[in-house]
Amino acid sequence: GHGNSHWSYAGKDKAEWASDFPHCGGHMQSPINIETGAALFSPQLEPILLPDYSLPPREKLRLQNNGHTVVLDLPRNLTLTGGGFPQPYQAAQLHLHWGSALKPGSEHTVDGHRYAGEIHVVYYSSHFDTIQEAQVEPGGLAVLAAFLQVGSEENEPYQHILDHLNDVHEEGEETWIPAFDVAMLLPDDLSRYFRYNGSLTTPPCYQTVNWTIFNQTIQLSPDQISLLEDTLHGDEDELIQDNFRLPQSLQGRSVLASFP
Ligand SMILES: NS(=O)(=O)c1c(F)c(F)c(SCCc2ccc(C(=O)O)cc2)c(F)c1NC1CCCCCCC1
Ligand SMILES: [Zn+2]
Repeated sequence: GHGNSHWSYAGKDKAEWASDFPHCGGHMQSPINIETGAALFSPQLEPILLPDYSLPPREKLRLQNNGHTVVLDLPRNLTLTGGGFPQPYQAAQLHLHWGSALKPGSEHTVDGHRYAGEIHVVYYSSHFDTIQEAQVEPGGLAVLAAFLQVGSEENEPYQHILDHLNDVHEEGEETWIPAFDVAMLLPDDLSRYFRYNGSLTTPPCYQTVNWTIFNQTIQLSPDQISLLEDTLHGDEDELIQDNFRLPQSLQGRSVLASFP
């Protein structure tokens, strides 16, 4: 786990976390509410490039329940470029945030709207050898985020993960799943996104994350969303639900948009 004191989403207001993890009380925290009308159009924000994400299916990827979310470890040779980044980033892991039957659970909101869920693909700057070194340096981390919405169609790429949730329903459990093209978990349109500087949305809340939030959303079927909400257990065998942090104030930061 992280740090010696245990945190939970129950104490999700800043005061709780900040007492044990000082960065959580900082001025560049995530998530935020994105006010689309206030976003600044920045033409230098080129499309995100995810070259060669297809992996041989004989390769296995580790899926784990860390008590707060489900995490898929990614090969570090998957690279993130374009996007106006000063240097390439290497993949580390992806994980999800979700709500519960009655409530949506995205971390970021758009004009006050909370979506059913949110995927985060976490990368670290190629200037560093490990994510541990990168995560404490400004710009050391980049997270690609996309909103999950309830739609009518089943989302096949997401089944690669959802098919294995039962194997990791207890905290600490892990399983190995056949590798697949994880770029399929992100929207088709990687040219339209919001960009701002923020933090990890979990303790230790390091303020080292370059956030990219795609404008195009991802549709999952109601059954797929329900499976995510009703399968994973964390502390004291409680269901992991509503694993999102409340929006943090911008404190003078600007949100940029790659589109007008
Ligand atoms: N939205 S986010 O990216 O801030 C994020 C969350 F909101 C998260 F909630 C999480 S999971 C909670 C943090 C955690 C707990 C246990 C372990 C472990 O036992 O290995 C690892 C991590 C989580 F893992 C992440 N992402 C991680 C943050 C941990 C440190 C940086 C490494 C990868 C990104
Ligand atoms: Zn996250």
